[in-house]
Amino acid sequence: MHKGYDRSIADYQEAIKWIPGGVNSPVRAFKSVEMNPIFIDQGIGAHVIDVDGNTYIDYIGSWGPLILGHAHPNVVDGIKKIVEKGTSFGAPTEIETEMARLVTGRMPSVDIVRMVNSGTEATMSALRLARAYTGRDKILKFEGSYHGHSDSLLIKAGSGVATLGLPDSPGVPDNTAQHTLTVPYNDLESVQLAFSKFGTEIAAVILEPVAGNMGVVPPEPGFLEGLREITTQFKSLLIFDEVMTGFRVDYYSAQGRYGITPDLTTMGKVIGGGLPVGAYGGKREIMEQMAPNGPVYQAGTLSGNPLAMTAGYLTLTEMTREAYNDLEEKGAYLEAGLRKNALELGIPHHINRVGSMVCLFFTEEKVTSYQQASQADKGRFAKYFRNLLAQGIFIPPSQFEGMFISTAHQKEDLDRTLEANRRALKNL
Ligand SMILES: Cc1ncc(COP(=O)(O)O)c(C=O)c1O
Ligand SMILES: N[C@H](C=O)CCC(=O)O
Repeated sequence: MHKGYDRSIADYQEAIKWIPGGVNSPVRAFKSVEMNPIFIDQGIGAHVIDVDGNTYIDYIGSWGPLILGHAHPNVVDGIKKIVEKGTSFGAPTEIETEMARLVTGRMPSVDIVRMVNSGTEATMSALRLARAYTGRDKILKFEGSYHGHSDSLLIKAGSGVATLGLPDSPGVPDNTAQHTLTVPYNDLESVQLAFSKFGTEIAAVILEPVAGNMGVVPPEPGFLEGLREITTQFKSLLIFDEVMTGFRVDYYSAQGRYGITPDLTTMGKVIGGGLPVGAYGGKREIMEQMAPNGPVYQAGTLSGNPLAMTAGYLTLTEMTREAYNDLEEKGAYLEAGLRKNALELGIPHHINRVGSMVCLFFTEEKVTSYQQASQADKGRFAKYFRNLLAQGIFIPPSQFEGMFISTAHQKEDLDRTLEANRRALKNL
């Protein structure tokens, strides 16, 4: 029995006095699902408990990092041990090298890697490097993709920007925005066209190899291969933004799953095990342009701090090949159940899934781009979200975000989710 939201409502009233919109990242405010956000007190495995004492099966997982679920004992123990020795030194530590060795061993295209503190920093730095390396200014990104909130990348972005229906953000100077070209995801013809006009000016194409910020949208067969060919032909760099997909969709990330070798890769989320992190890496020859070896500058007071490195290292070592097989099975089970319910109840729907990233769109059309994702019935989604929450199921509060399954989710959690999903669909 749900205990209501009284304390969350009171907490939000207090928060909005001191924090813009009451939240430190916009989608958390639950605006598009038209309700008060819930305030979380604790996470245990696949579950979170809110301040009113309601327990939820959690499919947000802190927006992807918590692939082992909340407060995994090995990660918690590791952090406790390391914190006793100090939190950050501003000098190299051995764990940074161990982490770099581990990450490069499992990111097929990455020879060397630099740690930063967020995915936003990772993509911003990778773009600066690509521009410096090629001597070109323009970049090409895809509509509805989100690569963090740096100026060049906040153009036709997905995630919270799409959720709130914002146009391109005020505050991004025109002379920055003019260097960002945008085309629809999965549309190679538009990429060709952009290259036929601006090919020699484009420093890089940046993309989520599985788009996860317009709901979940997998690459169509041939799309990633086509991008690799075009960028090679025009001597532009191909940047895979694996902040979300990295160590999430496969033991060897999306680039391993699809067998494509980008020039640069950005990472975040899972590699921090729930602590703030980002990273970028790639071909040695390109990465050696970074200071102190080369002239391209990027730095960070807390970059590579031992807490994030330890949490990330312990998370990645738990994520064996078997763990990814387990996630694949759980994902397939959930997908099949969601589809069965929607079909039996005659609800127009489309489900996209890659591994443990799943999205139920309230549209009958196949979703391969932001344009199609945005046709989904957002009002219906909001009603569905509120109904699921009242039944103790916590999914992302937006049609433009995907659900994340963790190794902590058990079959019983998935079954309870499917029963709740059936009731929510019936009540639409
Ligand atoms: C694909 C992708 N790139 C970049 C980012 C930015 O990462 P962060 O929120 O850590 O700055 C995110 C998520 O926010 C993301 O999903
Ligand atoms: N979709 C975003 C990142 O992946 C969600 C995180 C946020 O905006 O708080």
